Amino acid sequence: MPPTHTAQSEGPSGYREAVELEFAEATKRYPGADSPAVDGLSLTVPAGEICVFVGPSGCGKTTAMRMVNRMIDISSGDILVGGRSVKDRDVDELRREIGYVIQQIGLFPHRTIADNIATVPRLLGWDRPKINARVEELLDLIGLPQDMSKRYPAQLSGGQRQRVGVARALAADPPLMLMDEPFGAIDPINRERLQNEFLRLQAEIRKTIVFVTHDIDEAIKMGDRIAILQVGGKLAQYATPSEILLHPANEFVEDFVGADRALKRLALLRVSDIELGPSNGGPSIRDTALVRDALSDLLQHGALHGNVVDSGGRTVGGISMEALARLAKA
Ligand SMILES: Nc1ncnc2c1ncn2[C@@H]1O[C@H](COP(=O)(O)OP(=O)(O)OP(=O)(O)O)[C@@H](O)[C@H]1O
Repeated sequence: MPPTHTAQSEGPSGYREAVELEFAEATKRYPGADSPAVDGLSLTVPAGEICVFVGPSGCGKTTAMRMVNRMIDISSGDILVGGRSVKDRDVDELRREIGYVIQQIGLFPHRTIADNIATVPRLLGWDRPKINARVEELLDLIGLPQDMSKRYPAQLSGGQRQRVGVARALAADPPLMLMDEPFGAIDPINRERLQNEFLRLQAEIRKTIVFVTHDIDEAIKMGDRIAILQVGGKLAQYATPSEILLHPANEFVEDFVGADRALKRLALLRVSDIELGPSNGGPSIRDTALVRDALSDLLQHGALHGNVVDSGGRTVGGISMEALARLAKA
């Protein structure tokens, strides 16, 4: 359901158009440090895409991200949001246009969920009815029941609080979002659920997003593109997940991605994406399943073949262990 709150500058779908984000030789030297924390970072995130910054601890992910909304000053080089240097912008105005989600959420404990979500719209001077309508709409969007709006953060689970953090960042419909390990503090099962929900949400809202994580699996899942940083804030590779898995730029990336990159690649493909052979029977596998899940189904059944079916249960072809092994090696 498209939202109805924005008066101007909305995109055709009812959401504000996302913007392109460009790092142009962006560098950060902290006072007294021997080497830069971020060193000549240059990359462009196309409008509406998720770019994940990933790399070992201390490689400069958070520093790079926080230079975008000027929580950290750029030492040299530049960052352009929608073609405009962040250095030329009024800081408060810039930050209101950039949604920000962090691991520890930072919800105000003595404010209700509704008031927390309404933080930026209130700063922007929206009137009450417009704010209330937006809060209602965002609760729907993030899948929380309306009656939660009157609760306080302590009365929600960690995963629910994280959803509220996302809703708050989206409240004023920012064209750009920064997300710093947003699901880092959540247990693995809820984390996977939040990741899936967020990807569904993003398919609808199409924001430009910078997403920081130290977890390569999360990066592969969430990123349209991944920027792998090396300690010293140097960009080791900037590419799509499958390019990184297929052609790691150097040994550092290869090590960071892990020895199981062939398996990881299977997690990027759906059964319908691959060439199917004739069916030789075996367990039924939906054509929409991830190839990795199809493989684990075959392993579980001790089967060498699987029968691929569509939504109506009709056989559309077959897959074999042999074909999957070939695919992993490709
Ligand atoms: N305020 C600061 N003053 C001085 N040095 C800093 C400051 N903040 C970060 N650093 C240093 O800059 C480098 C990059 O830090 P940053 O927090 O950006 O890394 P990160 O990749 O986000 O790390 P992590 O995954 O551990 O959060 C580190 O060496 C860190 O010690």
